[in-house]
Amino acid sequence: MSSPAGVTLVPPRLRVRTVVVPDPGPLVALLPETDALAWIRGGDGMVAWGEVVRHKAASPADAEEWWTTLVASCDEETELDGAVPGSGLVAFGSFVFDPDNTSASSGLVVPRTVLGRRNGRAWLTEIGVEADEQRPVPCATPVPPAPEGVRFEGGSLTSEQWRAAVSRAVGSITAGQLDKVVLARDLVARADADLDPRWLVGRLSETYPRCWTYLVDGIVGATPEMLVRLEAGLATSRVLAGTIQRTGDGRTDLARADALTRSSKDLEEHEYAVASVAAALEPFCSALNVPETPYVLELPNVLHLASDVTAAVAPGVTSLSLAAALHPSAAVCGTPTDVARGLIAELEHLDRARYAGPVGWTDASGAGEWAIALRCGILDETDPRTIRLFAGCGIVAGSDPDAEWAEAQAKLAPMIGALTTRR
Ligand SMILES: C=C(O[C@@H]1C=C(C(=O)O)C=C[C@H]1O)C(=O)O
Repeated sequence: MSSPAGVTLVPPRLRVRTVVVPDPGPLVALLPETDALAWIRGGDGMVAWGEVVRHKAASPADAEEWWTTLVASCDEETELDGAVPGSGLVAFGSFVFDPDNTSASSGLVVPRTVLGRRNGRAWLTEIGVEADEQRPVPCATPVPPAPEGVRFEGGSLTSEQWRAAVSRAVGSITAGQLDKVVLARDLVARADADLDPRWLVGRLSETYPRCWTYLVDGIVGATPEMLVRLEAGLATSRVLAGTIQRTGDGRTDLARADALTRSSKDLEEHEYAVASVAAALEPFCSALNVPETPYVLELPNVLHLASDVTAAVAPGVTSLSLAAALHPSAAVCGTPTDVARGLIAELEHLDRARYAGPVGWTDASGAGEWAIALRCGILDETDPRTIRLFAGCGIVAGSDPDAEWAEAQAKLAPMIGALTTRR
């Protein structure tokens, strides 16, 4: 992101035009080679490209301020009747996990062209258009090449070092310093030629249709965890914590799902995550619904304990302000937050950058979706043949280092699969 952190450039006055379009078919097929942005779930979502303006943000709260000013000076025309979240002026964004422990930066980008589809309605938004400008209608691009010769190199810590870090975290927990901490590890993948993120978006969105597949400024992944989605005054947060790997055998997986719902270690881990989300949402809402017991979310690689927390929020509250309040939840940081953040910085030996930070979009009304950037990789800006993958696990008193290593490996599977599948 190009301007210094926290610097608020005076936003330009933008003309925004939205038209209704026929069903565009698979959204991924429309992504161009450069400046592509994507947000896809179950085939619906948005693909976008070009760049009208961007803001390098110090935090989601700072991004919110800049966005509000931009929205206030924008001329919008739309053919859509009724509010369709994501149509019209939209910004995609991605934020670092911990601004105090990273060399990476956060920001919002406003694309030139957005193609969206939701519940059978498709639209095309053009941003920054002159009154009489006609842009070419987007059409399918050639299928991007599969990565060649991908090999995996070690991450920041060896497996022994990472397991030792987990043991130290368990020690701090049993010593009473904190209740839960999430420790992540990384894995570097290198291909023979530049990686095309469109290939990864295609594979991830096809294999993980229940997840949110995203591509924003070189971070690409398919996350199952929604930090906050805000639409028509209703906020929803999908909280995940407590995980078990799938085996591929239906009966065994059913037994594993059952065991997960009774595992006191996983239920405890889950409880911390739900409590942190409920506490962060509370000040913004008039009604809050926190499910008493989690359900099991089934993904192709893992089973998660999941809770969908919902809240009716006060008028004027935006998705970015909620994301600012919710991040970092105990699903990716720990409890208490500050102690966990400190322990992460001490034990991980890893720059998480935008992994585990909010990723998503906001529209001009403040509606939006901010997921947690999990099951992802960050393309190396200086060497596009290289991508760094990340995965982490919640550590509580009952955690076992070997089991946590295996769990993190299972969470790396979506990206490893996307990098190594030939079609
Ligand atoms: C930290 C990650 O996942 C988080 C940790 C989980 C757990 O420890 O059970 C489950 C889902 C996520 O909240 C990750 O995928 O990298």
